Amino acid sequence: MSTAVIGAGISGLTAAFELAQAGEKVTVYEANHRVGGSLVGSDLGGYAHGDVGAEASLYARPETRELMQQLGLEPQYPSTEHKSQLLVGGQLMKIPAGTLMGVPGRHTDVTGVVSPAGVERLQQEQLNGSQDDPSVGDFIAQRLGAEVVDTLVDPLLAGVYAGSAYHLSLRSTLPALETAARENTSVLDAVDQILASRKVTQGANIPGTTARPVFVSLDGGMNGLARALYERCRELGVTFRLGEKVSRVRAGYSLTVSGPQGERAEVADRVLVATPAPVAGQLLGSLGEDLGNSELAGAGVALERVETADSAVVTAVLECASELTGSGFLIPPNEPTFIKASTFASNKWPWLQGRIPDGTAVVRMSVGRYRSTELATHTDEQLAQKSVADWMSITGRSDRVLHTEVWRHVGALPQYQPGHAHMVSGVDSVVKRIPTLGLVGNAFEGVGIPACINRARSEVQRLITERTA
Ligand SMILES: CC1=C(CCC(=O)O)c2cc3nc(cc4[nH]c(cc5[nH]c(cc1n2)c(C)c5CCC(=O)O)c(CCC(=O)O)c4C)C(CCC(=O)O)=C3C
Repeated sequence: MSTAVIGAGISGLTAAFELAQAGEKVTVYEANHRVGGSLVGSDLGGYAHGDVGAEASLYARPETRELMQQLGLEPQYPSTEHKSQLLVGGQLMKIPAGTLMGVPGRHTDVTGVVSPAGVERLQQEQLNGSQDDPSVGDFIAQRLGAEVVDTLVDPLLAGVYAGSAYHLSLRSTLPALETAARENTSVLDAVDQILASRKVTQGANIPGTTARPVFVSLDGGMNGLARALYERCRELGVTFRLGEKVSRVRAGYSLTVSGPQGERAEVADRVLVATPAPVAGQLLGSLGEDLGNSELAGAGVALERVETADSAVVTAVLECASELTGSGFLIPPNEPTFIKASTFASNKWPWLQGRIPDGTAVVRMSVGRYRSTELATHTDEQLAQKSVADWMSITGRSDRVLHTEVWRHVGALPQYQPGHAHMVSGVDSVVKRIPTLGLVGNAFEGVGIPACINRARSEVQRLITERTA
């Protein structure tokens, strides 16, 4: 039985790997001329091979670690010496420890970051009736005041979704607080309990240390995970068609593929869609129409409506006049800066520090979030130049720039808006009734790498089980 996988990001690569391991015949179509999607490597001007795309995966979830182990890749952990910061009123400060995605459990944990008036407001939590899937921003602002949202919750959420708290669903992005919304109970109490229970349940430690890492990566960067998957897939006989875009899927299945030689039709027994949600929506929509399956056509329309955020990462190699401290910073939307976040990659990752010359540093700066216009109005050169100037002014430094490069992540992060979970369960109930159609990616069960791996594995499992059933 042959499977066409459409899209070669982490989701499509994982799915192809799982299918090939089960002995299935697989062809992967990828519109770009490279595999990896958001996982992008670069030689950083010859200084070191590293990431210009996603640069870490969560450690707490097992999927990324398991896949690394399966592929024989050795995990790398962040430095425990450097901490993340937050820009408040033009000043960099430590991110308060006792919060859940910026939502505090106790007012004393955010004093100094939130103004005295803001602290007073959050002590007077206002219960506001039962709510069904509000936005995080609306819900927390009503309960604890808008300042907590603007200063803490919004930048931390943006550090995951490149989105705005006022457009992201509480159910999908902060499910631990959903009960407090539905049952109209205290958020402060809920956060306090969650954080207290976390302190007791200690997870696995980095070998030889007592700290539990937040992130995991690879020597050479997270892009190495995509490269290793690609190589293993090829060894297992998977065919890759790079630079070939699937524009339509018809019953049968017949795929309309456009590549350098023009348009042609290809056939497959199964189709697994692994593209960003809006593209998946077009493909499922056209298939639904062809099959006369109006529910599938409707699922396609729903997926086409998923909004995504564009952002760019500017990566710079600097010659440091003095020591750089910290692992990076996040910036609330109301701060008048050009960049929205920065990661001090060589401080965060000992493997990278060990590969660049003494006295240099690798720094990443993010530009653009949901609904922002900087990417459309600036060339790469302008993005790099303005970002570096802004970074120097925020940090008060004047390091010499040895190299910069810009990677644009167009439509990379889907926005889990209010109603998202409901939409996904509707789409899934339609797709999962078709035993030869799979749907994977970052729009369904989480945006991170572990969630993408998990979704890809479970969809492949369903397809294989349904064949033998
Ligand atoms: C797009 C994007 C930006 C740019 C943002 C923009 O400019 O808009 C960014 C920046 C940053 N993100 C940062 C910190 C964190 N990011 C996290 C988690 C995640 N980020 C993601 C993406 C992004 N990250 C994703 C897809 C996840 C979820 C992983 C999963 O769910 O599988 C978590 C774990 C949260 C948890 O505990 O769940 C932390 C602590 C810091 C601080 C400094 C540092 O330490 O580098 C910075 C500059």
